[in-house]
Amino acid sequence: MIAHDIAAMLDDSIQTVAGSNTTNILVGPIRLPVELDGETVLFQWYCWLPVHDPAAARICREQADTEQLIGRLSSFNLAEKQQSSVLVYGDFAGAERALIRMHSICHTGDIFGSKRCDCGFQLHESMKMIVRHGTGALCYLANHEGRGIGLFSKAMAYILQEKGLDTVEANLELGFKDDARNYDDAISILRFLRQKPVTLITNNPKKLEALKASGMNVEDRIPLWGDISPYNEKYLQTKVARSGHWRSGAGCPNEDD
Ligand SMILES: Nc1nc2c(ncn2[C@@H]2O[C@H](COP(=O)(O)OP(=O)(O)OP(=O)(O)O)[C@@H](O)[C@H]2O)c(=O)[nH]1
Repeated sequence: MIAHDIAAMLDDSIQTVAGSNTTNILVGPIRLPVELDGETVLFQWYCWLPVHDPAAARICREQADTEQLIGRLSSFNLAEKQQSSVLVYGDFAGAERALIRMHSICHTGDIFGSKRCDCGFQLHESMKMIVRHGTGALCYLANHEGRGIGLFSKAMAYILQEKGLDTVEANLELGFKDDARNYDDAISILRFLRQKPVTLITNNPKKLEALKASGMNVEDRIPLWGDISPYNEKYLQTKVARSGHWRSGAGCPNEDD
């Protein structure tokens, strides 16, 4: 258990958000000053914890007592599990127009700046787009590594790609789906934070379909291509030729190259 006065400090910042199949415990907003293009930009940051077990989810919903919830968390070794989060900019609940990005984690591209993909570029560019627009949210989806196959499997997929397989073939030959990502929890959080329409930053039709299928009010889509180099050319061409990513927008790769 934790002390009553400590729980009281967190009480206003913790809530439960019902999802389609889970309950999510949401913490935030937390002020997050971020270095972006030589300036410090203030985002509001939230993190969520999905509770998949139906009985535990019901307890969270029905007895959403902060003291009890937090008191149990230290026994769960949460560092061993991935938790996703969302960076919010501006008046996300109230503004008429807002941009959103569902960004799938890429340890190599986002953290190390690997040029084998365009993930690091897309992460930073979409944050800048949201700030330039004035309002928006970027979900950083931590259970999406390697399009949902995990980091270790992505490492094996990279080895197969060096032997000539493309991104899709490598995932399939390792016994995975080409794309195993699920957006449900992130959509629940976004819908909790904003009911008004959103514009999605993506080249991926499956992301748009997932949002629309959930009933989310998506009014538009903005493409985001760029940072093409000899290191990621084949990866980007494969996205268009095999994964069905839209071939439109500035910087889009030519699949015939
Ligand atoms: N399996 C696999 N995953 C990769 C590879 N390179 C990057 N990724 C992962 O791919 C995910 C990003 O997916 P992409 O298909 O590049 O782009 P997207 O998110 O579907 O579409 P956009 O919204 O347009 O960015 C991240 O989770 C990366 O970790 C790779 O070579 N193999």
